[in-house]
This record gives sequence, C-alpha cells and structure tokens, in this order.
Amino acid sequence: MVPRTSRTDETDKPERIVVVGAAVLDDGRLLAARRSAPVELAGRWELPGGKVEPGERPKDALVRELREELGVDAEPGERVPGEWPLKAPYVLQVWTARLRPGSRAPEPLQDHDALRWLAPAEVWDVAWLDQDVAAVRKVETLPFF
Ligand SMILES: Nc1nc2c([nH]c(=O)n2[C@H]2C[C@H](O)[C@@H](COP(=O)(O)OP(=O)(O)OP(=O)(O)O)O2)c(=O)[nH]1
Repeated sequence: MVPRTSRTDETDKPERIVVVGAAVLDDGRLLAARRSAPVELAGRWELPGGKVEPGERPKDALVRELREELGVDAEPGERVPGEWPLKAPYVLQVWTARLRPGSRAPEPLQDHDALRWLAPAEVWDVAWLDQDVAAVRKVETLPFF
C-alpha cells in the first residue's frame, strides 16, 4: 500500500501554515498593531498574532503570541468565521480575545511600533495590510463590537 502523506510534493514544504490573528476587544474597541518589520509590511496595521507552531493548537498560539508581542495575558474567545489567504503557504484565521483581569496593558514589544484601540467608527482610520481588510470587515460585523 502506498503511504499517505500530508506533504504536497517532494520539496517537503507544508501545504498551508495557519497564522492566527487576534481581534482583541476591550470596552467596545478593537486593538490594531502597526508592524515594524519586515520592510514590505512595516507601517501597515494588522491583528496581532503569528504562526501556529507544529502540534500547537491555534488558541494556544494566539495566547503565546500575544504574550510575546504585547506582554499581555489574553483569553481567547470565538473563531471569527472565515479564512483569508496570505503570502503562500500562510492563511489567516482570526479569533476574538480579551485581556484577563490583572493583565498588563498591551505594549509594542516585538514586531510592532505602535498600537491603537479603535472604536467602531475608527476602524478604517488605520492602513490595514491589504490582506487583512476582508478579515477586519468580518470582525466589524461581530455583535459585541
Ligand atoms: N500576526 C499577523 N500576521 C499577519 C497578518 N496579516 C499578514 O499578512 N500577516 C503575515 C505577516 C507574516 O508574514 C506572517 C506572520 O508572521 P509573524 O511574524 O507575525 O509571526 P511569528 O511571530 O510567528 O513569526 P516569526 O518571527 O516567529 O517567524 O503573516 C495579521 O493580521 N497578523
């Protein structure tokens, strides 16, 4: 029997890698983070987060990335329906998240040089990464935002 494989070809590259983005919500506002690197993304705004490591659950990756990048203690919430293609092999999935009681306030410790809490009327005041626009549109429709 021919063994099944999860690889797409003999180059051994994974087919897709999930990047988790957090829609961190607090007091009816959404947290946006401005990337400082790499140069092609610097200056544009995104949902903080990062790549899911092999064997890691997306929600665990979200909590880990928010701790590393922003120094916060976050509680993941609901998956925002949808999945958005990034530069191959990455795809963006989004979860809501909240700061746990006693968490520090977010600071741009890694990968970012500015943060903003956006009220619903301010969501489009920042220059989101092109590939994030559809995801942010979906976040905008959440009933509790
Ligand atoms: N976190 C995040 N990454 C995004 C978004 N939109 C988007 O295109 N990306 C891209 C940027 C990066 O190429 C990739 C995620 O990389 P990252 O640098 O945030 O993740 P990471 O911390 O795990 O990366 P690494 O430095 O450990 O390799 O996805 C988004 O909204 N959030």
